[in-house]
Amino acid sequence: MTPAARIAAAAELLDRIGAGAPAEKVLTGWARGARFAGSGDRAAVRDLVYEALRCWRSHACLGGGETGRARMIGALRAQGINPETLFTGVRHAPAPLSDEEKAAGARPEGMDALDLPDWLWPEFEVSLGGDAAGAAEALRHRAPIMLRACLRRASRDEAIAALAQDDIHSEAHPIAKTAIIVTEGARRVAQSAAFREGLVELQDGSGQAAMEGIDLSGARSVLDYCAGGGGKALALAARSDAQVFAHDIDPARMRDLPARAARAGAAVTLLETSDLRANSPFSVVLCDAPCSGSGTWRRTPEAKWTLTPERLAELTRMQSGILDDASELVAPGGLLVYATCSVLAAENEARIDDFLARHPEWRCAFQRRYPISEAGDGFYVAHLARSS
Ligand SMILES: C[S@@+](CC[C@H](N)C(=O)[O-])C[C@H]1O[C@@H](n2cnc3c(N)ncnc32)[C@H](O)[C@@H]1O
Repeated sequence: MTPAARIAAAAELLDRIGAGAPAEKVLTGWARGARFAGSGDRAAVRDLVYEALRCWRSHACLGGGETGRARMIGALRAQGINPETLFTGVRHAPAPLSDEEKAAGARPEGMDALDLPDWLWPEFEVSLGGDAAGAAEALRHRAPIMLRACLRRASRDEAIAALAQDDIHSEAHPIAKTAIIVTEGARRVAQSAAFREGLVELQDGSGQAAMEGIDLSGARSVLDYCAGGGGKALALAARSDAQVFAHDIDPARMRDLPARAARAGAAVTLLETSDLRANSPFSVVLCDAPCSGSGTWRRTPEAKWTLTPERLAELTRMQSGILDDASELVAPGGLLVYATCSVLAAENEARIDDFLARHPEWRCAFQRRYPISEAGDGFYVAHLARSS
């Protein structure tokens, strides 16, 4: 496909997404049907669609309309490219711009420029103060591809050398002792020998740093209470000889965890909800709670536009419930670690304040918010210590 044909395809897909179809479903359906599209074309169209989702308002403004076509015109203008050079109507290129389209389009301002829904700005300001605009701006750009070196398999330098064998360029990153940033060849990581042999796992830099910051010295048992795919449980198992358990209310989410643990040379025991009590108390319980994901919206930009105040309130209730339930599993003198990949105070500091107000035998020993950066997603972690 030519660059112009990719733009035409992306414009059509954006119309379907704009009408309410989930982006992943639209992209997968298109890729299945588009026999003429090679893997490079599919990746390029996906990139165009995701960029448009990250910059939904600003590109519509620049393009002078809410259609996929207008958004693609806006995307080109945002890069300083005259859309008329690609909208030629030749072969599979989009039709030439009409006079109205040439005249339409304005410089985005306010929330249009920040690419945030209006209702979220006060939440960003309350949560991030002077960093709010910077965070919104960061969410308009692509996320880095970060790997965690699995130190039970190889050192970070050995993992980097192994990636290079598959022509994947990467560098150590100071955000965590295990962090590797991929600078070229990111799409080849999942097929690389380094990945297959368990030398690296895909894991964001902030999450790695947050797991590295948990004091596991003297811990006999660690529970990842909201384990999902188990990335955090694996990071903890990599740096401790404590027995590591993983649990999720939806056990199907942990289905790949045994294979991932075997690949990384780590031992993780899965627990059903009904087995938690019998195996408690745990020295450390991690709650990587379900959240808005606002710190990761570079990767899942659709979520930025679909979150509602009602859903946010529902999430905060769920987070408080999880903290209450998980706290009962912590041994006296033990640690409850609460984490989210959100930058919103309602899901972070406010949840901790609410918990401490209701549980006087606990204190907050540490908390940190990781910014949306060139190495990591927005992330929050709090260490709650239970009195002995
Ligand atoms: C943010 S994800 C966890 C991501 C995971 N820690 C990782 O590193 O890949 C949150 C998880 O919490 C689970 N969850 C939701 N409600 C829960 C509850 N009440 N108890 C335990 N897990 C819950 C969800 O099924 C989801 O897998």
